[in-house]
Amino acid sequence: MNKRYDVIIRNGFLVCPDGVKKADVAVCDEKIVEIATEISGSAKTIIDAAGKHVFSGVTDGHVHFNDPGRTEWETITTGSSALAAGGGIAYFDMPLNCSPCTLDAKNFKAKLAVAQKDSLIDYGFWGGFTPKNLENFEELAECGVIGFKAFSCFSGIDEFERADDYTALVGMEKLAKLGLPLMVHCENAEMTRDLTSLALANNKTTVRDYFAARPPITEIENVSRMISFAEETGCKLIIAHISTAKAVELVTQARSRGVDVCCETIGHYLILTDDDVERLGTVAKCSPPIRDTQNQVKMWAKLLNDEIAFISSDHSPCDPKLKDGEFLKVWGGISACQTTLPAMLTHAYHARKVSLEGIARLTSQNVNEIFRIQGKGKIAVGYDGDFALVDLDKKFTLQAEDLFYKHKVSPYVGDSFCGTVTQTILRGTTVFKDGKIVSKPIGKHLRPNL
Ligand SMILES: NC(=O)N[C@H]1NC(=O)NC1=O
Ligand SMILES: [Zn+2]
Ligand SMILES: [Zn+2]
Repeated sequence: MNKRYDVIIRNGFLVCPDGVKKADVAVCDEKIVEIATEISGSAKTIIDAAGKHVFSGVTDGHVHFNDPGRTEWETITTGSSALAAGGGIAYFDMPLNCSPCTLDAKNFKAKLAVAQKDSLIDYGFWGGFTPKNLENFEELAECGVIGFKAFSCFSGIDEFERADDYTALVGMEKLAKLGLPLMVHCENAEMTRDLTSLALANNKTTVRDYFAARPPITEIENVSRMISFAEETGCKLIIAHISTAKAVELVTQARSRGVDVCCETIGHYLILTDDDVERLGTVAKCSPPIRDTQNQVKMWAKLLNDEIAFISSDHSPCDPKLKDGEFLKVWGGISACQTTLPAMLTHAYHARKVSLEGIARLTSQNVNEIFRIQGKGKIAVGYDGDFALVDLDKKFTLQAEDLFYKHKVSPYVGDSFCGTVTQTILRGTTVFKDGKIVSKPIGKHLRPNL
């Protein structure tokens, strides 16, 4: 019997959960149906992946695509295209900086309508967790949010209020019942607010003044506070973009006594240092700020020791005009969703010998498992036919014009990478190939399987 498939990818090195295998993989009706050393039979599409490594594609758990409402910063079209160009097959969009923020079912549906029309790749949505919408958590859960997002400090967006301790506690009790996780941007509100006001009052607005206004203790204190609330309520807690090794240690200690907490970090905390930010300027401003080399060395050790659950981009772009000014005053947020996988191949695989399956776990498998997205996140029979084809040894220097972002800015422009994404395939359909977006928007909404 000559079997007929939709797609066969031949001769690639498949990055599977249990290691790298030279094998063929076949897709029918959007799902992986066979993995074998040599698949006989024919297919509508045959892809020769000789010399390439085949990943399950990036699921970016943390992006701000700003659509609808702040489309002059980024859009679902440009953001999802950029992700696809970096090997992305799915993302979870934050409840801010779109406008209106995703604080109720009505606004969720408005964003869903844009994504259904425009998203090149699959998507899930975070619901907002603020003092103003505690009553809406149930309706957001029914809409299918993958989790909720709170800020302990000022979020940068007036209409997305920070969660005070009362809100954090009561909201976590609700989420524990709903069975959905809370991700918190952990920086102590009073410390960051008062240190920032004092700096401004004294006209101290340089990059170093900014670092001094958000020292490591602001994160460490708030991580410890949020862990106490999670321990008390039983709410599943995810620390957003953790930046200090000491805070990671707190998460690890809490996990070892049974608290359901884990942490995400972002490429820039592993790749850039405070000195780089000083050199690069406001393009590399984010909060929490990028820390010193000593901390970064410890962060890598934590990563290698499996103490960090996943790596996202926290892609948080803005109109470039908002980056023009004194460091302390300009928008905090870095554009990075296109480069996560090449950056990890360069800095984790080539430079530090992190295994390829380890990189696949950090950028795909763990994210889908934590958020209970069924059928995504690994190359295995029954899973979606999602793939990123990568030439591991192909170097490139990032040029602004390579970026698919609305605004062609990134702290990594001019940097060299080793590891090039040559093709991205979503449920059997090629969406990106050789530098170009080649499909219409075909993204589907992902809901958690509760
Ligand atoms: N509102 C928003 O996107 N904030 C993000 N930017 C940043 O640098 N850190 C964040 O949490
Ligand atoms: Zn944040
Ligand atoms: Zn963010």
